[in-house]
Amino acid sequence: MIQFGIIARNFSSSSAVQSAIKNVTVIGGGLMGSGIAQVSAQAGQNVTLVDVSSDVLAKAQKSIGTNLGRVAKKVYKDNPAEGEKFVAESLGRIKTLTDPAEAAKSADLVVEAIVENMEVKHKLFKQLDGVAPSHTIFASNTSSLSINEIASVVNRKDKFGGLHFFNPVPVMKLLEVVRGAETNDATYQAMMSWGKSVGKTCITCKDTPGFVVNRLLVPYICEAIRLFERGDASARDIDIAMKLGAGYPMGPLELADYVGLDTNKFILDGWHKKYPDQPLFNPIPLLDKLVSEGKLGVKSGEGFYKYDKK
Ligand SMILES: CCCCCCCCCCCCCC(=O)CC(=O)SCCNC(=O)CCNC(=O)[C@H](O)C(C)(C)COP(=O)(O)OP(=O)(O)OC[C@H]1O[C@@H](n2cnc3c(N)ncnc32)[C@H](O)[C@@H]1OP(=O)(O)O
Ligand SMILES: NC(=O)C1=CN([C@@H]2O[C@H](COP(=O)(O)OP(=O)(O)OC[C@H]3O[C@@H](n4cnc5c(N)ncnc54)[C@H](O)[C@@H]3O)[C@@H](O)[C@H]2O)C=CC1
Repeated sequence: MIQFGIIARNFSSSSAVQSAIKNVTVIGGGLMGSGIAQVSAQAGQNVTLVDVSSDVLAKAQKSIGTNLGRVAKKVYKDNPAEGEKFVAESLGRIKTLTDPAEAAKSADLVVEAIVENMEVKHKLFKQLDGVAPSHTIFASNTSSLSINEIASVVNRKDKFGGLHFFNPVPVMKLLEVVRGAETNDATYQAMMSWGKSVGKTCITCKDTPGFVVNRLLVPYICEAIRLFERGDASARDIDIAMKLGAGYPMGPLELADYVGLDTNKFILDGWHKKYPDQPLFNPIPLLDKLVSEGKLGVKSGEGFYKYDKK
């Protein structure tokens, strides 16, 4: 029934890996949560996808169906009937709920992908800690917040870590597995095995700002914006330079638009507040201006570039 071997060969640098975790609850059905639910379901996991909004859940199911279709087209290009079966079976493994507490009761692993706000994450994890079975591992997909700080409200700090995926989740092969100060070995090993079982190449990092990728990406994107702001080169030329000169799939300003300029600003402001002496994290007037004008990148139709609104 499970086409896991085929999927793993196509989406991972490792061969099929088994994980003791079978029941995953993904909380937050937006951009990242829907992708995490998709890769979990296509690897054979039972997934409960939770969002406070049933509209978001309906949208997530639709986009997961579309994206599974893209996977099936590639993996089963010579066997469309198998491809359809793969899509239907993967979708069949995802159930949706609007109550996080209910969803946590049967979870081996909870992956949180809700808004990037410490208070909201604290409220959620406090609630889940009271209802999830004692063996359940909690993980956050946060981009920029501290795992230790998120974990500070739960009793199971030894069973808490970071699982940081990349956008678009079904395509990006990396998973950063973040060990908090109190994450125990069993939790860390379980997170690593689970990450591999959903087809990702896992790296390990400590709970430091931005982990590995965003700690490098944030200054890189910031410097690109400052270069453009000073008028040293056009947006197009900055992006062409990094694509053709450094081999990146997207230029830094395209990537800033893709991630969302509001998200970029939110991360930068948070780090500036926390590390005021670090000049790399100083505010960027052009970024502030674009966000205040509602120019948020791809999602709003304009950022450094203009886009067709979907
Ligand atoms: C600005 C101030 C300072 C702050 C800066 C802060 C920045 C960093 C903080 C970010 C915060 C949050 C982000 C985070 O935590 C971490 C991230 O996620 S960073 C972003 C990482 N992602 C990237 O870098 C993306 C780079 N781009 C690409 O890899 C490609 O451009 C992309 C795959 C997005 C699109 O490829 P392209 O060739 O342009 O388009 P196609 O549409 O043809 O797609 C190619 C290929 O992939 C398949 N595909 C695409 N999307 C999906 C999907 N969702 N599901 C399944 N498959 C998908 C598509 O079908 C194509 O397949 P083919 O077989 O090749 O046809
Ligand atoms: N957007 C990106 O490129 C990346 C984002 N992340 C991180 O992933 C997390 C989610 O980001 P996105 O998916 O982009 O956000 P999003 O805005 O697309 O989705 C967040 C979802 O969480 C839901 N939500 C909010 N509070 C909730 C609650 N208490 N219970 C259940 N659902 C709730 C919202 O309704 C929304 O649908 C954030 O922590 C972000 O930093 C990590 C990697 C990449």
